[in-house]
Amino acid sequence: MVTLTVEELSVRFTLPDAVVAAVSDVSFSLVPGECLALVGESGCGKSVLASALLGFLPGNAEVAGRAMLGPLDLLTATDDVLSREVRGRQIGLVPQSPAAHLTPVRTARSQLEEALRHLHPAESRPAADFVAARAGLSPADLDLYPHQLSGGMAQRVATALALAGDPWLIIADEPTTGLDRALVDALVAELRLLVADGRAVLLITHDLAAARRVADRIAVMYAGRLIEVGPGAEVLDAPRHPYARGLVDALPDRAFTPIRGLPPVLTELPPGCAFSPRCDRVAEECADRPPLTEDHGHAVACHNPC
Ligand SMILES: Nc1ncnc2c1ncn2[C@@H]1O[C@H](COP(=O)(O)OP(=O)(O)OP(=O)(O)O)[C@@H](O)[C@H]1O
Ligand code: NI
Repeated sequence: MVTLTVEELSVRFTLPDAVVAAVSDVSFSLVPGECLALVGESGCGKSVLASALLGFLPGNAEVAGRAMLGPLDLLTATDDVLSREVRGRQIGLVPQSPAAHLTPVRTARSQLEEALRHLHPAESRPAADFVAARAGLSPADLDLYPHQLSGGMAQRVATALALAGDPWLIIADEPTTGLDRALVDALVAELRLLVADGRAVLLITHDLAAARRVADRIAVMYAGRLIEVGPGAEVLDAPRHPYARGLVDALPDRAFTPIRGLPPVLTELPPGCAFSPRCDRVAEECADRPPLTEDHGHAVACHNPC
């Protein structure tokens, strides 16, 4: 069985006058048949983490750590190896804002067929209609041009493209953005089917309610670090990190209280806990960064957890 094992992954962007600590010491693993949701506020490093796994970072990025996909380290693999063996074949990406990734002048069918030609030899190539059906699209949907697709349908076309090479791991980056409730429900069901089918899903989202319905485990990210990781129901019903609790309390169907203060600037992170300036449980020891410590499959990085 293939697994993805990420160990101490860090990404730094060098700007002319500063260094952005976008992802710091992130470790997790993912196995087929499992969905891990990565949640956290805008700018905390979720998409950068996904880009690092696929070798899509820009030239000013420096990566450290390991991301083992079976025997292959994704962080040191060449672009050639990633494009021949990994992208689309082992890992399918449903990008953030999928409509922007479709070619405007060609139908969804023509784009999916091209992906299938690229990824499969003629004798074992699945039909476009078959792949589209797995993403919840009918054959007639495939004959539309991108401008004719609603947000939900563009999302499905992007999912069909991500599934074209039959990857075992799907990374879906903010797939619920802009979808109404019925489409979110449909997407949740589709993602669960992919997991039931033995695929792994890394779901990147702000949407805690969707994460709860799809994910087996939830990883909460703050300022580039994982600060709480555990079974979905535990993390959302009994969050232990004050930031995770704050995210849950900010939900409209909970206390609806926003977390006070602003997310930190990633070019000037404090040496201790990055959440401490906003935290109502802050204590003296928070000047030293708390390690992510696991107890019964639920890990938290806090000196004074809830
Ligand atoms: N090429 C780059 N150069 C410098 N900084 C960058 C670059 N790409 C991303 N960043 C910074 O890295 C941080 C993490 O960005 P990222 O896109 O991963 O956030 P995110 O968690 O996906 O947010 P969102 O929910 O808004 O998509 C942000 O502060 C962003 O400005
Ligand atoms: Ni993002």
